[in-house]
Amino acid sequence: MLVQIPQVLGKAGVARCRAIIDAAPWVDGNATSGVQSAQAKRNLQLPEGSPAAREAGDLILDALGANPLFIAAALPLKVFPPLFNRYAGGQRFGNHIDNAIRQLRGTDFRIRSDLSATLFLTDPADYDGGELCIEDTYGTQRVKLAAGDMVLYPASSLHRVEPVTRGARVASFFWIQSTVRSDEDRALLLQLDQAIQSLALQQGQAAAEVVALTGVYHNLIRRWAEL
Ligand SMILES: O=C(O)CCC(=O)C(=O)O
Ligand SMILES: [Fe+2]
Repeated sequence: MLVQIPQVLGKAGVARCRAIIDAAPWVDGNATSGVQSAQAKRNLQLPEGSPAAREAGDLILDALGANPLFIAAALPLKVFPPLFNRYAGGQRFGNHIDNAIRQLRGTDFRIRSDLSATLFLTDPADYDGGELCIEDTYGTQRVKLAAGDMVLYPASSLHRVEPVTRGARVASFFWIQSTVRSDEDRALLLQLDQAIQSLALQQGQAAAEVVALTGVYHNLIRRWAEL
């Protein structure tokens, strides 16, 4: 399931994030790749754990913690500290699947990547190309979102970033370990959650059906959650 989360960062948040990262030193993106993806990857990244990546990453983590759609869609257990990339002058990242386990360099913080996320930090009018193309059961989804918007997709998906042929594409990317490992189960929970929200708007939070379905929602999580 692909989920678009609009305006994780507003205009001011995007501007702050960009001011922090644009002033920092960038390095060859292959510093963080596995052997297979290194062959396909041409971009720049902020070094993992660098002061700018941490400061801008914390801004994103705070915004995600207050975003109900992110929480309902990802059911996050652990979020990898956000990384940052920049593609320009024809740079791209060919087809690959992200590593299953990510460890934060120099620490024992580890996650299983259930979900991958890209938070766009450049206005789409400012660059050509750079679509994030994700293969899913319904075909290839080409994703290019407004600055501040984010896409969440199963980390098991084959995906690529198309060459950037004008301007520069700056984004944040990271992974989430979910309390609910299965993408299908998580998709059902999101559908149920959204149906309950709209029923609650019509009937009120205290309506018997809303209370009963909220119970079903939590009882399904109780069945499926791994902590
Ligand atoms: O920049 C993106 O949208 C995704 C980057 C990516 O696929 C990766 O770094 O593994
Ligand atoms: Fe990737």
